[in-house]
Amino acid sequence: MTNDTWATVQTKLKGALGANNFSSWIQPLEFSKLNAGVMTFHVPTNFIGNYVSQNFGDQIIYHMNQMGESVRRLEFTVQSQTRTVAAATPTAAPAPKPTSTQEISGSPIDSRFTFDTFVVGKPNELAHAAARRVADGGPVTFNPLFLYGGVGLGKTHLMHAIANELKLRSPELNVLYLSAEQFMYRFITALRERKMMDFKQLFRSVDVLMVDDVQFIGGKDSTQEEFFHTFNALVDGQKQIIISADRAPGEIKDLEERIKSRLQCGLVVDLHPTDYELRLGILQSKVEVYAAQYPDLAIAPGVLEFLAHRISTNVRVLEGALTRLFAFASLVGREITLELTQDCLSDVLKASDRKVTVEEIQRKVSEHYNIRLSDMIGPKRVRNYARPRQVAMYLAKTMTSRSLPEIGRRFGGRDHTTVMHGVRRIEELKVTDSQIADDLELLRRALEE
Ligand SMILES: Nc1ncnc2c1ncn2[C@@H]1O[C@H](COP(=O)(O)OP(=O)(O)OP(=O)(O)O)[C@@H](O)[C@H]1O
Repeated sequence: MTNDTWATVQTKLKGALGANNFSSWIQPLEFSKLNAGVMTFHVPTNFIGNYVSQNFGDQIIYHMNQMGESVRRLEFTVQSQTRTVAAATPTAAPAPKPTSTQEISGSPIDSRFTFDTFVVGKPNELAHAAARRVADGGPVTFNPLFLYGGVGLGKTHLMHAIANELKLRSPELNVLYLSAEQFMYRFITALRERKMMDFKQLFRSVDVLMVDDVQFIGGKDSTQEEFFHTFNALVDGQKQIIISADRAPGEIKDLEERIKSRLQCGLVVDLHPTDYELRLGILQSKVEVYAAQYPDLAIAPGVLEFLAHRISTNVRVLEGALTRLFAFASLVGREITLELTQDCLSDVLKASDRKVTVEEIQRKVSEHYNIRLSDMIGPKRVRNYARPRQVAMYLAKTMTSRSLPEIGRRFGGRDHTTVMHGVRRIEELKVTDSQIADDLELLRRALEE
């Protein structure tokens, strides 16, 4: 048979499988030979070979036989890296394989981000345990390790901690840490400077690859494609990959399905929002560091508890608050008291006040009075609905920054004077009706939680 036969079959497969599948899976196959019913291809990675065999094998055999060839079985052999790349860019010379961490430069690793300085609590214990396991080295058990969670919850800290630990235990390993954005820029630069071979070789020669904030490649098609191939090559080579993102793989916007499914293949763990105990633990550990820096400063009892209670957004904000507090207290030469804390951090404290929405208020109030949300918002004027409606309006006015007309709009398009009347009525009842006063107190607390 000739290469032309394979080319014709490729065209048929493109029509049958679609352009995306074709470019991801069929195009990378390099026909090698057909011998005694066995058709052999060179493939860039084992993964591609396995995938094609499982998903498209029958179709390839079918079309080949339609063309008059006799194919019983497919075989895939992984090309040596030099060959793969040389085939893609015939004029470029193979780049030497980097041999040490210094030669592969990613982003610098922060030596302060270690396991020792990472405070473990319920919300992050699983992520911490998984990171520790990877840092302990040994055979790759889950690949990739995918860490995700909200802003400032310690993903980058854990990745750096792994890198720091690996550097200590196995200095010979090539550990590459970079953000997904840097990955993209390197890829674009390599394309522009016609250095794709160097790029591929660099990324395929690492022992541990860490990519931070991978959600960034969502919607960037060529970068995703390259990331996918890098990923597969490393997994095939039993190299550890560690990925972080702000959300689970399945929820990353505009990320190709095949990448989502690859990212889910290993261990996916999330860092939950911090709880009070974890925040307090983090503050205590940071204070120890500051105590060495500012030996003359005292911190009054209750301050850390107050901060852990009031700043619940993320650890970065918590750290920033503490830094500011110590700097301020050392400038004025005073003990860090609750009063000084409130003065110094008034903006941070205000910003992290929990924002309650009118919708949340409506939901909580309707649950509390056991009525349907639609009845509370709707036009019915019977007292069973009207009183809870007024309570919700009152809470919306006092707990949110919405104006009366805005609140009216959220209550089925009512006029602002109706809202004003409702708010006034509850203000009066609060004083005369203890049941209403209790209801308000209960609801307010539930909404502030
Ligand atoms: N459990 C923890 N113990 C100690 N420090 C922590 C902990 N969690 C977070 N931090 C600190 O909080 C700061 C923010 O953490 P980090 O940069 O790792 O967050 P991230 O999850 O990567 O956030 P982003 O999504 O913004 O990249 C860092 O200074 C980090 O050291």
